[in-house]
Amino acid sequence: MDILKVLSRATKNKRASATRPSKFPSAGSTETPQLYHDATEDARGKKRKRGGGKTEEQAHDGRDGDDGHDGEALDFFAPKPPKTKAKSQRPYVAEAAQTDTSPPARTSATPPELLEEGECRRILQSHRLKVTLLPRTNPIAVKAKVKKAKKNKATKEASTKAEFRQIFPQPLSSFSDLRKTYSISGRVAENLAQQGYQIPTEVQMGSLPLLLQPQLALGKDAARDLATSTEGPQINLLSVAPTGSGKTLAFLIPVVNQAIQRRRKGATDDGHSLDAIIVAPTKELASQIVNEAKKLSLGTGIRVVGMRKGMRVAGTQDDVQESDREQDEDGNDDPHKPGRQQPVTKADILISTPGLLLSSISSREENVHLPTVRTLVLDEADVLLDPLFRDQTFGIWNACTRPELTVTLWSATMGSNIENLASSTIQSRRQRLGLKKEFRTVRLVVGLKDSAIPNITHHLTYAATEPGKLLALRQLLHPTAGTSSGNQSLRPPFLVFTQTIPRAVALHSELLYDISAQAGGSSRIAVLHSDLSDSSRDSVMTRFRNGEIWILITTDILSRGVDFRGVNGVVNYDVPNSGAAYIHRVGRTGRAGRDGGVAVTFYTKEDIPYVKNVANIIAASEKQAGKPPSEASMQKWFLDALPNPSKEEKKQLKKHGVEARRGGLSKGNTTKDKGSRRSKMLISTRSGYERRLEHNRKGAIQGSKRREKEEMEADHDSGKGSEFTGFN
Ligand SMILES: Nc1ncnc2c1ncn2[C@@H]1O[C@H](COP(=O)(O)OP(=O)(O)OP(=O)(O)O)[C@@H](O)[C@H]1O
Repeated sequence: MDILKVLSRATKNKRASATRPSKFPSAGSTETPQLYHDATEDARGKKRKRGGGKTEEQAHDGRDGDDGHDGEALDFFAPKPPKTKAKSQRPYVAEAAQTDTSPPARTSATPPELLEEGECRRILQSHRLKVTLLPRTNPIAVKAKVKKAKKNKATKEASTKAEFRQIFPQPLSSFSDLRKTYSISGRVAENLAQQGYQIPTEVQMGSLPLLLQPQLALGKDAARDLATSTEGPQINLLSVAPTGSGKTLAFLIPVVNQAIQRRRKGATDDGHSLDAIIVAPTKELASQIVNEAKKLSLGTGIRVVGMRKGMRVAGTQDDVQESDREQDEDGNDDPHKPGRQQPVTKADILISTPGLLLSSISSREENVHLPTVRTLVLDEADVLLDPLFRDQTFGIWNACTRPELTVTLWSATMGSNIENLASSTIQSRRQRLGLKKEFRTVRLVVGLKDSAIPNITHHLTYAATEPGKLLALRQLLHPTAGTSSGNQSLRPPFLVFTQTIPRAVALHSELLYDISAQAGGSSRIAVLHSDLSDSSRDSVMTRFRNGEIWILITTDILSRGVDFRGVNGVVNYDVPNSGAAYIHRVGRTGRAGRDGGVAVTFYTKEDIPYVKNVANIIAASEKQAGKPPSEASMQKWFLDALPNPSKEEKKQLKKHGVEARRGGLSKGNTTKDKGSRRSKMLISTRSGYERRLEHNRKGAIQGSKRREKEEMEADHDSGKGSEFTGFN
């Protein structure tokens, strides 16, 4: 069924459909997951082509074959092939599954094949990767010292460079090198091959060698001053890479590989001891990471656990033994058995939101320490270190008492304040624990820092008023309902972001009957926010991933990290609270290098003071994409005309959103402040359909009253009403 035909049955505007882009993220094909793959000579002197020289079929999705997690890439518009046929269409996967395609690991006797430094430098630059070794001392102090001591600009730059040293580590050119050069577990290499990963994305190119074998990646000279743990030299990493660029895999591969190595060495009797903690800000993101980690560690014996309410974490060795006792006595570890305390959960890798984990480890009589944890991963680190989550994150960080803890921080946006906070926390932890050894911190930046992905199209649309936004959204929903302005169209599935939960709920009710019954009606549109129960949230997520829901209205809860691979577009129904929020929201489309994603942002008169941030980000993204200034949607005159919000305004916006929109719900016709600026910003809680029905009903009542009155008047005029008809 072609949803566009169904959605636009009432209208036939060919012009509008002609403006639709021919490629969509939901079409599922992309030549390469890399965003910056400028033509360059590769290490062996061959030209590297976009797609890595793979055949068209193999290049599908940047991977080869089945991804294993949510089935095939979402294509809502193609007829679904029968299951057996789908299998036969992917012979490559079947083969990969049957045979161990992973090359043998390098033995210590074989020297690794490494690139010359000049070659590394060229490849890193052509992929816009910048790697910096951060100073040993607190970076804030270094910056202050440099600023104070050197007046001369050139010397100032020179001393900054000496402290923040740019380095050129080995890049990862293909996933097969993970085994050949960096000796990762054969099982992990197989799992990667089965999921079809072949060409690493930029963040994987830059971070994997550094995290797997820093000494090899940096070369002996540069690695000389790295501190060494029992596992060899280690580093902490701050990684800033675009949305949808594969950061999850970049932090999971080293974590899973490290846990396997520890199990091999038999650190505990049954091999399970908490080795790594991954923290993510939302439940949805945490459970997505659990899925990815489980796929990667399939068949390795590694236990990946997603934190749940009431779960007790095995921290100390005593906990591990207690857990063994509990399980032995009962013969099983049923946590739901009445009258018994939750058993201590044993895991190699634990994935959690900060609140859940902290409440678990601080609810015991004594705070639990987690001395076995060797790696702490903070995904969406800038949010986790934001005041909202900061105390919880530091609580977990402090509970990881192992001296040789390595920390990796990941996000598409990381301001220098967050970077400084992370670096100074690493430094102060070292001093607090009196550690002599120090793991250096490396910063990896992919592309332009804090910018939106260049492979999507942005539209900043002036809708003047709230009703104007609703009208504009309906225009997107019914793309062929033509307008004289050659309006853009948005093909489902897409996400709609609002500022608050009440507004998301209200917008959902408003649009509930906008999709025709033939196309699935109200079941195609859903709302997801944090006031819903966990099971409702899970169900909406699953139905959206399966393609049953086409339009998902939500709040910023889904703006970070969540990977819906085939999302064609994002609508910012309400202007985002910050530049970072914009980058993350629009990053839900155009994942893994897919072209054709569209991001539409509506703004009203009330938003004008705040849209400059968004406009600047769009301008930078278009510049990165190589759009000539004449074709850019953000023209200079427009950017100049927009007011610059003050620091205080930005702070308030980030905290509370646009003031006038904070309420969110219209209480019908009886709002006290009817006609006020605030009431004009409200969304009705009833659907357009229900309001039309109500309107018709009122009209009918009024009409019938009018007719009755007219008849009475007519009777009165004709003298009919005064005729005496007798006492009976
Ligand atoms: N090397 C690769 N080749 C092809 N696809 C990849 C590769 N690495 C990751 N992907 C896919 O890219 C998508 C996005 O990955 P991921 O969710 O890790 O992005 P991210 O960088 O964490 O994004 P965000 O900043 O939004 O959290 C996923 O569907 C993942 O399977």
